Amino acid sequence: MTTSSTRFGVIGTGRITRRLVADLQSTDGAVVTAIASRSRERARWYGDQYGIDAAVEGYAELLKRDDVDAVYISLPPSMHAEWAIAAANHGKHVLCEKPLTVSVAQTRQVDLACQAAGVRWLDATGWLHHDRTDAFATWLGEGRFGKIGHVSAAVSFYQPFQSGDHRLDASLGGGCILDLGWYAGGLVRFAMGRMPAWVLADEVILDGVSQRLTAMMGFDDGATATISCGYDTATRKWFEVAGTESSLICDDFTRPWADRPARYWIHDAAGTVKSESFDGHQERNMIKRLISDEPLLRYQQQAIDTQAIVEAVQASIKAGGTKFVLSTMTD
Ligand SMILES: NC(=O)C1=CN([C@@H]2O[C@H](COP(=O)(O)OP(=O)(O)OC[C@H]3O[C@@H](n4cnc5c(N)ncnc54)[C@H](OP(=O)(O)O)[C@@H]3O)[C@@H](O)[C@H]2O)C=CC1
Ligand SMILES: O=C1CO[C@H](CO)[C@@H](O)[C@@H]1O
Repeated sequence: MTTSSTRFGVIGTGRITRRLVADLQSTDGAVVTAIASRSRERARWYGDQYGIDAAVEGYAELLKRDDVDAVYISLPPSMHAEWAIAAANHGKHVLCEKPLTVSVAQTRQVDLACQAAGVRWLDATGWLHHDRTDAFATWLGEGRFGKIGHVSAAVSFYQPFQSGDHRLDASLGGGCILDLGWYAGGLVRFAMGRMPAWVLADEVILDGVSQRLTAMMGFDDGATATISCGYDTATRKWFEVAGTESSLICDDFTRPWADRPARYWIHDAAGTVKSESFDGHQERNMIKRLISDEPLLRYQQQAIDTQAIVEAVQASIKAGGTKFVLSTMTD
């Protein structure tokens, strides 16, 4: 991308912003030069807290700045596409929080806008960038599991939300399907290396948004997958890959538990259990990747496909919990 430090402008001052600003500031080759909020006071407060020089009122103002090469967007999901596209149109590289957008059509528009502007983009799905995930990808590539027959993933946490949380507002892209289904559906796509042929899903709605999601998926070769997500059970972030030769279990794939190294357990057909653990910092890896010259296509395709899986889940639910065949998807 550049030989000197990449200067990030941050759009939004929410909960996740705190962590990502610290990650940006502690990544070699990245600096944070500006932060924008709807409110000048909040931007100023935030800038003072985190040592960011420019505090800007209004997201559009930040995009006009010459001291910003790339943006980190941490807004509610329904606003991601608008600001990612605007950033691209101003020639800024884009790191956008997950879910990338709220539809496949919007995601394609983001991708096209970035391509047209010649800027790089990634969604901020940190687990994809952990050293552990690189090892998992190698094992998948080597066929270490034999033929994969089933993948399952579960991501949940127990509310309460703070009042006004975007997760409880459908118009802001709230609900657990986009929020947590993004992780579980993305994991299935990553482990299988291809898209499911069909998806069958159901949800529990409370306060106007999905509180719980259960979905089954099928692949052309007969393999299956299940995902379970929700705001009504305590924290889960596990997945299992079951193959003819071995299975792999990971109990913290979205983010390693705070006090433990990232790990996996592999069980082979003879009943041997092997555990492996990994160092590394997924967000710093992600940021380094964005500001490098490394091709990003496989991460971008993963995001586009994840968005399509989430949309297929929504389509199945809309059709009364019947099988949605992905080849009928129009976008
Ligand atoms: N990668 C990860 O591990 C995580 C990712 N996320 C993702 O990050 C994004 C933001 O989540 P989170 O930080 O929890 O969100 P918050 O609700 O805490 O913050 C969102 C920010 O967006 C701005 N905003 C603009 N318009 C609105 C609006 N109408 N309602 C609410 N906020 C608005 C606000 O900043 P201001 O008023 O200053 O303009 C607000 O602080 C989501 O897409 C979420 O899925 C969240 C947590 C973890
Ligand atoms: O991405 C995220 C990380 O996980 C949280 C749950 O623990 C989500 O709500 C959040 O949006």
